[in-house]
Amino acid sequence: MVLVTPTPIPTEKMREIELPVIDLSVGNRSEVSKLIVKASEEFGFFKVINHGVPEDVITKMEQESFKFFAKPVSEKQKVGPANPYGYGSKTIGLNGDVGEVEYLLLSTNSLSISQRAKTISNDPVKFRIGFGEHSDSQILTLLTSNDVPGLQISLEDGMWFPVSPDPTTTTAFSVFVGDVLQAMANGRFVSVRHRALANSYRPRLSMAYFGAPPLHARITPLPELVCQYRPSRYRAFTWAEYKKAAYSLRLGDSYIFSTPWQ
Ligand SMILES: O=C(O)CCC(=O)C(=O)O
Ligand SMILES: [Fe+2]
Repeated sequence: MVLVTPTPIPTEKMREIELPVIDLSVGNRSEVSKLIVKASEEFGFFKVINHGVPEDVITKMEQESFKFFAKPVSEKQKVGPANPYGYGSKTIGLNGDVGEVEYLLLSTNSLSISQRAKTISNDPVKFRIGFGEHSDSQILTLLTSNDVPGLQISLEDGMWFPVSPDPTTTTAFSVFVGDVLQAMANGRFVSVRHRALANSYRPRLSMAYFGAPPLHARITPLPELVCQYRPSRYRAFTWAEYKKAAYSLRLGDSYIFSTPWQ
């Protein structure tokens, strides 16, 4: 998962591309499902609009998050340490990973979306890695951010594609296929590698919900996606097993592609 970028950012290859935006309010369900499947196969990423979460709820969450992160550290620490839920701040510098985030982890229940908010420090350097290259380990991630650009996805080795905060879709949610969904889809969907760059002018704030399976559920490729011509590519595993492995190594390693899971 994520690593850091060994090469300085300005020399990296970057290309604009039109990424799928799926309107959840139009057409019938099966049309929408087809678009989701196509985007998950081609990109492991798409945005959704008209998703039913009211704009003022998103705006309010963003305002409250900014207020929280603007407080002195001693105040922020009053919510408790980030393990399992609370405030944390981290330089993701171990083992070559690069990144710097401040975050607030909140607990959730099955009816509400958990939030994870981060602000990035204002370092004098123009652009730097806020959250290094990685894939998300869970099933899928729903993410919304303020209007500060910086999110990028990698569809081919060494090539970064910016995910622009389109002014017409400010309340869009970005959806990322995660490692577990890639295994469940027997490799038909891809767990997309991504990162977030920060700049020193305006803080980037994002709020994410990570949808993960229950700790001890057995994860295997869905039988409908396994056949003689496309045999099972992944062995059965539990989220507890996968999570332990994924969090014990580098952010940038894509565990789902490594041999123990195949
Ligand atoms: O800050 C962002 O927009 C991306 C964060 C991210 O990729 C993550 O938390 O997994
Ligand atoms: Fe991520």
